Amino acid sequence: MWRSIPKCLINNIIFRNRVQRLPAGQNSLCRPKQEVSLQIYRPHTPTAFKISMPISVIEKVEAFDKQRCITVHWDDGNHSQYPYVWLRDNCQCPQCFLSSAKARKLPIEDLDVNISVEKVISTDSKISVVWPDQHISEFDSNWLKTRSFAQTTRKERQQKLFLTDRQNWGSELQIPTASFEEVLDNDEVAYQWLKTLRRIGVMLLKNAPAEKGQVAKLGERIGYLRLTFYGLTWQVEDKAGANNVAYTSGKLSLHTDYPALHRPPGIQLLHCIKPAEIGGETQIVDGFHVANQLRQLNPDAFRILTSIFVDFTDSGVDYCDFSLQSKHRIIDLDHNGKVVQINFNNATRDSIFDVPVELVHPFFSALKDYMNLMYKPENLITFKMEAGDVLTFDNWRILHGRQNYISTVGSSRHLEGAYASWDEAMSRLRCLEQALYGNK
Ligand SMILES: C[N+](C)(C)CCCC(=O)O
Ligand SMILES: O=C(O)CCC(=O)C(=O)O
Ligand SMILES: [Fe+2]
Ligand SMILES: [Zn+2]
Repeated sequence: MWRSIPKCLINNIIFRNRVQRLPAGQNSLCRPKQEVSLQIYRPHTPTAFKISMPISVIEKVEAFDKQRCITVHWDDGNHSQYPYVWLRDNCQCPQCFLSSAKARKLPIEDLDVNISVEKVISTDSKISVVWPDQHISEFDSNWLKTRSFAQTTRKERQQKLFLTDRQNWGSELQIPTASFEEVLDNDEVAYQWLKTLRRIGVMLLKNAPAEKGQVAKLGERIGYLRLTFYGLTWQVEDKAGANNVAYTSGKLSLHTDYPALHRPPGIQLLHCIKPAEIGGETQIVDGFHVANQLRQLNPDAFRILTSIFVDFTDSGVDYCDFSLQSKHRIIDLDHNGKVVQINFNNATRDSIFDVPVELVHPFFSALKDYMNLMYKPENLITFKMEAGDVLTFDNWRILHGRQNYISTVGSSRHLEGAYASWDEAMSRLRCLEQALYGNK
């Protein structure tokens, strides 16, 4: 949609660092030719902002050639800086931006990183930037405010985008539950499911039909499942000639699934179709919480587990034949030193260990300290899944295990499992939030 700027809205004109406040009634734009033909594209404004963003009112704008920045002064007394190059890069006009795809058309080759500004015109709800080649970019005030480069805004925005705030827990946790049916049928419940999965790391879905095909439905709810060499869904049973220790009746010590992949699955879904009569209890622990305990109690062990790369291996035949090799630090940190991923399955840790020999013993000692902390009663939850339970959890954070069970001919324990990815789950979460609440 094209429209010209209503004159009554033009309250400021800026010429190269000079702000000119126009007296009421005066509507002289400094380039008269431009004035008549000043057709400005109204940038695509996501519905989200239309619905619930408070209106950000612009008081005035200033352009600083030296810093190559435009400063927007808001009516609440705050101000925000926007670099020229960023503004040019994010021009929302149809030449520069494909609004149907919400994607940039402007190639980086065409971006002049040293671009200057000829003038800036502001109304209370938008700014228009005229570039030296007479190209005009218009930016909505709410759009600009959301994209503020201020540190606090950036932090809040990243937290909202990626839901990085986690809630630590120990054995006191009442595992959050929801109805399996409702997750499938009710958007609000589905939204709560994914939010809980992110914040707490685990949710138990109750009363699913005790037959195969249920984890596939959860996959559809998200979008799609993650295919691995064990198949799109897989059957956890006591199998003859098992190609994985999970497919026996033995105890599984606390582990994350599939560190043999360099990108282990973010989310695991485990549906109990038939519990064992005796044994087979599930154990779960908050791996982030325990890693942070280790950081405090045993900084040396923490340093070893966050720095040494451990080899993992997995080979065999299932979906097709496979021969995986990977390397992981047991505890992954982000650039701020925050724990963001645990990678550990003792079953698939390779006997090949690519470290200097003097690091071998310290590594095992550190690993043992971490595991001992996990098994402490205040950290570990043990419970038995019932038929129809679907345990869903963050496989980058939660370590899980099971007690051994007695395998009985004909009526044996049976779980069906599947993996999903965090990108897709977060995408579903954002879409649900948008549909339900218009993205506050
Ligand atoms: C359950 N299963 C066989 C699909 C994967 C087990 C996890 C692993 O080997 O790391
Ligand atoms: O059998 C269980 O309870 C858990 C199995 C497991 O850890 C897995 O399949 O990855
Ligand atoms: Fe597992
Ligand atoms: Zn443009």
